[in-house]
Amino acid sequence: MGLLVQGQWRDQWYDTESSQGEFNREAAQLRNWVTADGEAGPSGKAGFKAQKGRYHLYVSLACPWAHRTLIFRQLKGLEDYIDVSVVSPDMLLNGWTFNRGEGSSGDALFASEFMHQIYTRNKADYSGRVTVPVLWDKQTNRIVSNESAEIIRMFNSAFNALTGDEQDFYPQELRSEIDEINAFVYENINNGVYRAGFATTQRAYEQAFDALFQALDALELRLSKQRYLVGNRLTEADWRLFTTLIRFDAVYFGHFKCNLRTIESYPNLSQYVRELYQYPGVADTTDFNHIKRHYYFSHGQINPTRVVPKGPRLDFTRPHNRRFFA
Ligand SMILES: N[C@@H](CCC(=O)N[C@@H](CS)C(=O)NCC(=O)O)C(=O)O
Repeated sequence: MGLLVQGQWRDQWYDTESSQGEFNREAAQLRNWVTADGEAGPSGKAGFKAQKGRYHLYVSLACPWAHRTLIFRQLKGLEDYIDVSVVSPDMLLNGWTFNRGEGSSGDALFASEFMHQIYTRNKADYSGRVTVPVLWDKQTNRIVSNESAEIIRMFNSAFNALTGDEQDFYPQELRSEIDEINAFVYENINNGVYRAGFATTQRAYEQAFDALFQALDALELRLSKQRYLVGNRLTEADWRLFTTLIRFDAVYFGHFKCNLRTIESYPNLSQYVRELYQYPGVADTTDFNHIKRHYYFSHGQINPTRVVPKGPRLDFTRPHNRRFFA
């Protein structure tokens, strides 16, 4: 794991010294938007019009943030519009790599060895972390965005006129409610598992742990009364929660020490995660080999032997019974 400093790769683990052992996630820096007409989006520059075959998505199958973008690509029928390169689950001295021997698809555009080369191709003196997902524009040879929360909103609507798919997972009338639950889920759950797992003091870990399980308890109650996070309509908020829940029992419970309870032991959350997993196309975006291998093998600070556990046995294809709410 490392980062770029003025275009030079440096192998360096997260700094938690200056924050009393707390892990703070750096904000994504590249924030342009693909739009239907090429006008500028809520941030960044104009000039990224939705077109078939123009954009390329770089993902890790292990990464919950990248997983959101793969799900939206699938849900919105964009497979033939946006192609994908997958990095290896092993993220070691050189960060994310395209090593085929280690499970990468290779870099379909430039045959690069490392993901950091995609960042310096975009900006030769880039400084910052080299994260996935990345949405690349083949026409201008630039990164459009490295923020998953925004990439899924582009996928949700920018290509509609091309694909004819009008499904809306961020409907106008529910936006404030979706934004509110997203903020809660991000802070306590999506990023909360990382704050627990990457904490380097007992206090920072326990704070993240307590907030995480309080939040899961709150959502368990909510999902005992309604089918989805925002009433009975499936929205972006559910997909953002899903990518953390689906990794929880396999990885976060053990590796990140989020072990008060499993998701399996929550009656409603466990059925809810199964329902989302069984949604058409979603299982195909979920790869437990990459997920387990990435975390246990890449985080030498947490698991120095790099031994990947065999269990637990999980079956997300069992009936979910959530239709009861319909
Ligand atoms: N804000 C970003 C976060 C993405 C992110 O942190 N991805 C992780 C993988 S799960 C990563 O690439 N980490 C590498 C690093 O931090 O150096 C997003 O949601 O797109």
